[in-house]
Amino acid sequence: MLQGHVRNAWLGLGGVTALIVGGAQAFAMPSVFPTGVTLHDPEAAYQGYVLFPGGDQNTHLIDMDGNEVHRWAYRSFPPVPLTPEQAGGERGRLLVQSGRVDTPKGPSGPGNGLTNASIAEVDWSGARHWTWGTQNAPAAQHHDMSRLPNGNTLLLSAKARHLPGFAAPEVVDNDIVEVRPDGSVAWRWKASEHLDQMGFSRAALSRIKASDDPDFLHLNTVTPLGPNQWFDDGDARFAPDNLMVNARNANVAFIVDRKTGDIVWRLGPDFEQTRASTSRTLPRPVDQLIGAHDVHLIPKGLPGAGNLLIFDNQGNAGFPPADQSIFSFSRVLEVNPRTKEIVWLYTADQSGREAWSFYSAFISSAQRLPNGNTLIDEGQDGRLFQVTPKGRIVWEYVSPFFGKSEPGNTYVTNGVYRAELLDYDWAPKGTPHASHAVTPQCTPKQQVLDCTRP
Ligand SMILES: O=[N+]([O-])c1ccc(OS(=O)(=O)O)cc1
Repeated sequence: MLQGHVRNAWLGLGGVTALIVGGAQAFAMPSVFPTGVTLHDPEAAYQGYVLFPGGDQNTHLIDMDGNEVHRWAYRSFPPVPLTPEQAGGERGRLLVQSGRVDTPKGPSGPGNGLTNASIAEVDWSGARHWTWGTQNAPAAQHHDMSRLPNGNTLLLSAKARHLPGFAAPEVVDNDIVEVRPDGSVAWRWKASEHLDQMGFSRAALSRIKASDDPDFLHLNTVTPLGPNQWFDDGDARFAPDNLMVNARNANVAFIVDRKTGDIVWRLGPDFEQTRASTSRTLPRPVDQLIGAHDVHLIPKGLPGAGNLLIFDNQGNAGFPPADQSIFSFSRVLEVNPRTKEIVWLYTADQSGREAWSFYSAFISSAQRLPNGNTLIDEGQDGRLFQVTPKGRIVWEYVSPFFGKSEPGNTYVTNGVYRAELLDYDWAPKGTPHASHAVTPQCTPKQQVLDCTRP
């Protein structure tokens, strides 16, 4: 019997497709599992569209029912939605990637940027209004970019370089580049020139230089801090145009001062408390981050404004690799950047599940929403979900968009690099949106969260 309350949820993999019978919860990776919306409490979930890059190399906009309301035939890493103010009054414009390098040079690898030729600003129809980067002078954009208040574009750009003292003949350096609308470079910051400010011990620096991983830092976040109370209270390190940067492979996040280029604040690479814990005793000092993503200050006006939101993957990273417990679990942490204490966290434990049931070793993101909920992208399995401050899951969706993340791959993935909730008025007028409750059934065959909660 088909259950009408499950909307746009399909079982599918490898060509097998069937409508879900009842609700089901996707935690791990069975060979057949539900996609689409599996759970939705419209009263408790913050409502809007969700924008994300699919495993199929398209960029998707879905509504709360999981309907795809729009698609751009571009990769994005990540998609950057522009406001009408940033886009000449138009709704629905994005920054995306717009071309691959035909024959990438240097130590290119998954996600390190050397395969990206160009980025573009595209409108709702997909027409390009601005591009930067060519086959001969690739943008090599990866992991992050943004449109700045002055109209310039900020991006992370990979550069294959020989660095003195490094064992590998060529490594992937990470440049932060600010590009003017005319394509000229207004500002450039080279990560390799600031290694001595990243807090590495002498032993760690030796390991970094001896590493055979050319992508030794793997920067994956660069974002302006934006207006915040720390700067308003007189702390110049938090100047709104300073940049929050995260080095995934080195377990350190830091602030770059835009005037001097110096690193003026950092979290990691060494932590007062080692080994990540799920403890809900708060506040407490930040314990070991491993391979984190999407490190950013919660914008003014949102609950927790000024605190850092961090998707702490607990992947595999560090020099030497950071210690993990017997199993890995991811966490989303809210951290006061002045005290470096955890003030809120989410692990699966908060949803009444084993901590390891929420895990993504790489990619992934978190976004604080206006009602205090947090949208989480458990990236490697393409699972997007909203949690309340207490950890109740009030919306959950598994991406049905499978594809090869690299042309040569023999396998497909529905992984989602980053997800962002957008208010309905971001899209052009008349764009539809639907929102219905999805209540998983409590049957012996379908063990879902609320059936097992006390
Ligand atoms: O395989 N990828 O597509 C891939 C790998 C690593 C990666 O970097 S990370 O910092 O986002 O984990 C991004 C994409």
